[in-house]
Amino acid sequence: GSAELREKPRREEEEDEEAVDAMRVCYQGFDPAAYLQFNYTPPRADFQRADSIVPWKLACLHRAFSEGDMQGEVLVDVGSGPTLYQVMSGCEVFGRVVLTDFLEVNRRELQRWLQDGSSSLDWTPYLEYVCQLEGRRPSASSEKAARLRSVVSDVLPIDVHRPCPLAPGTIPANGADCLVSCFCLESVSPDLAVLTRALGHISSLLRPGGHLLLIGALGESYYLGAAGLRIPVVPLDEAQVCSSLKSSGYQLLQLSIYTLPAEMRVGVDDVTGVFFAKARKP
Ligand SMILES: C[S@@+](CC[C@H](N)C(=O)[O-])C[C@H]1O[C@@H](n2cnc3c(N)ncnc32)[C@H](O)[C@@H]1O
Ligand SMILES: O=S(=O)(c1ccc2c(c1)CN[C@@H](CF)C2)N1CCSCC1
Repeated sequence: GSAELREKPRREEEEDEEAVDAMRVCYQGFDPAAYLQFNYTPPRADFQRADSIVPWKLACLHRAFSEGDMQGEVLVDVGSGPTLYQVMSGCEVFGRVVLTDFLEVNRRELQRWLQDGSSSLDWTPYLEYVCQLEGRRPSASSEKAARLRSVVSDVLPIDVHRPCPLAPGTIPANGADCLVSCFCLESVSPDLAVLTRALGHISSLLRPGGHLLLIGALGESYYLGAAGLRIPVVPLDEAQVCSSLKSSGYQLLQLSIYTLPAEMRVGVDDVTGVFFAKARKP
């Protein structure tokens, strides 16, 4: 109704901007190596445990990219951080992958792996697991690494709080064919309203008919972005994820929820679950 359309009073907009600036300051202390250690090594990344979060998430991504409804050339990963698992399935489907992050320290970590394979974390177990999901021998992981290096065309700066999160001219004018974004929006927004606004901003990067794969934390209020650096997170529940996507104009195609077993609650955050959403921009 007209009430929603009325401009927010100056005060609220100013408050949003101050809170968004505070989040940007928070991220100046982010430590990629610590982040990878906290989240991407056992017990959270335990390929031997069937109920570990890794198999679940990689299987969600594999399935989403192999349902045959994804056409196109360009896949953009929003808020890549220092991680690559989120594009290990998509890189087989799209001819051009664009990685993005707000911090130069993360972009540098990705560029290091792309250039000479060195990284704070050995991604081989992830590459091998995704190869198995694709019915390939685990030793095809070096082929997959080569494929990934060949399709990643850029590692770009991004800010989801800007109406145009990427610099103009970096991706095709009518938008990417697919967006993937993992643990970004809820971890960089001061509240749900700003998160939903950011979701609208990244939607402008996606062509009509394109797909969004959104992965995120449920019930999380903070995480350690470095030793001793608590970064505030918007605690989400399933209903809020659905309403944020709906109010941003997406058609929700699929929503899967993973509840973290107690032993994976290791003190680096207070996350209770993870959601996987596949949505389409009409
Ligand atoms: C929790 S990490 C997620 C990293 C990775 N996608 C993953 O799945 O683990 C959040 C990422 O968002 C980035 N970030 C912080 N502020 C941002 C902003 N305003 N716009 C886009 N990304 C931002 C951080 O640098 C960080 O890499
Ligand atoms: O789902 S995870 O356990 C995971 C992975 C990343 C994060 C969290 C959880 C929760 N805190 C987030 C802060 F933004 C970051 N996971 C770690 C192993 S590989 C697949 C993803």
